Amino acid sequence: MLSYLTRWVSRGAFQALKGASSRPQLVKTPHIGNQTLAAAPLPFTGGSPGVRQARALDQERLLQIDWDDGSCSLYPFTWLRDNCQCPHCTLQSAQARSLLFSNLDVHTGMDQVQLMDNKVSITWPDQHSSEFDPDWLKKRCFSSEARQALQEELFLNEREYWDSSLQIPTADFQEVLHDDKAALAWLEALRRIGIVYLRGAPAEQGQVARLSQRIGYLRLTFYGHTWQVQDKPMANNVAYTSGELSLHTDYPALHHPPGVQFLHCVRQADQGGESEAVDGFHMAEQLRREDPEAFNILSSLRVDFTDSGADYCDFSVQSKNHIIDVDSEGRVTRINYNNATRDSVLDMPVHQVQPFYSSLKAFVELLSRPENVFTYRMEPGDLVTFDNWRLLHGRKSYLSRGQNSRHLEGAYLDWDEVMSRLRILQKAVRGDS
Ligand SMILES: C[N+](C)(C)CCCC(=O)O
Ligand SMILES: O=C(O)CCC(=O)C(=O)O
Ligand SMILES: [Fe+2]
Ligand SMILES: [Zn+2]
Repeated sequence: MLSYLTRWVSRGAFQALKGASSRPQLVKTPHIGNQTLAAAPLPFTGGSPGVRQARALDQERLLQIDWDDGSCSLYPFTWLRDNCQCPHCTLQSAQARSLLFSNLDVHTGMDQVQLMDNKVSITWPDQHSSEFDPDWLKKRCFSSEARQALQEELFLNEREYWDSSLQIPTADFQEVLHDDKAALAWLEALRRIGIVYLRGAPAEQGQVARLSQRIGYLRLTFYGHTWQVQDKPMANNVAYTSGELSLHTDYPALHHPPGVQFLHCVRQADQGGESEAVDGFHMAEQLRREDPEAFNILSSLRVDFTDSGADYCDFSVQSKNHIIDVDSEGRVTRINYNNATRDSVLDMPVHQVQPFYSSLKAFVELLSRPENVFTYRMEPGDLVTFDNWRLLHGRKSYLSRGQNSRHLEGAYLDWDEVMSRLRILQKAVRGDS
């Protein structure tokens, strides 16, 4: 079972926490202990209040449902007709719409609405009829509260921020492979905290592939299905040396960088090779407060990244990414930064170059403050899983002994596949709708 301990820090209410962490520990917490992840809050499922009344507002072309609990929901006629659940309009075996858009009248009226066997039954002007389940409707209510609750249930976008005092969520590798509850707790923490440590994997190659099969499939890149982080002659990437890797996200040279990264320690160095991790979302929010100008520049200027060479096959990759990606509402969605693959090509007017460098300096200095960096050391059989859209990670240089030296095996996955498994596990473990 996955356990972790911290006084939770959340968006907007962050408090600096005390105490440095070194090697990740299976944190035993008598009071909150192992229940923590298994008891994640149940998402909104409706709780099925009955329908008191359903009536068509013909002028507005809205169906109004008054619920037993006193609340009320509005559903546009067009949306209801579009989402008719009957076997003509829906391919039941695929749970997909078979109604063609060309056959949807986006100005449809409604002939009749009735309550039958606790279903909302609608007759349309062409005498086609639709039946809707109250729970199904309630979940899809258009109020902003209901939409927000359903979006959180679907995408789990609420995050908990952390700093150097992170008590890293830790679980047992074998349990995650074999137990659905443990796997669910792992993925929920991976989403919410952004990093989960797994211990007890065999110290041999092949474990990141095994773990990715627990999800579905891994993300192939030019570095292969899985890749070996080792000190290599004629290295095609700075990661494949024994040098220090400053805090970075992997693969900003792609326009769609891998969402999730696994790193498994097969062999550790005798000296050096410690790992570092920083909560990039937390840091971006801190930058927005401390240096709004730098935040604006890093979230609006696109920076060129480049990566060329040969590995799985030969490659010549170019991308343009914001170092801080924000969505249309200004929320930070992804950090894209690897100083090694940042291109010498810099596609911006000459007067923006110095402000860009100053802004990046402010961000990197913020990231690197000791109070923000969580440091740990992997031992053979340890496996770290983390959100590569959110965290920056690094490693200290190490003393290389050539062959038989430090060896990590890595793999990438995308968030779509990880979230898919998470939803299926939620349903299996909790019976969520
Ligand atoms: C570890 N490796 C070589 C697969 C990728 C390193 C990250 C990067 O080049 O952005
Ligand atoms: O060697 C490590 O600990 C991390 C390697 C890394 O960050 C990478 O391969 O991109
Ligand atoms: Fe990396
Ligand atoms: Zn139908």
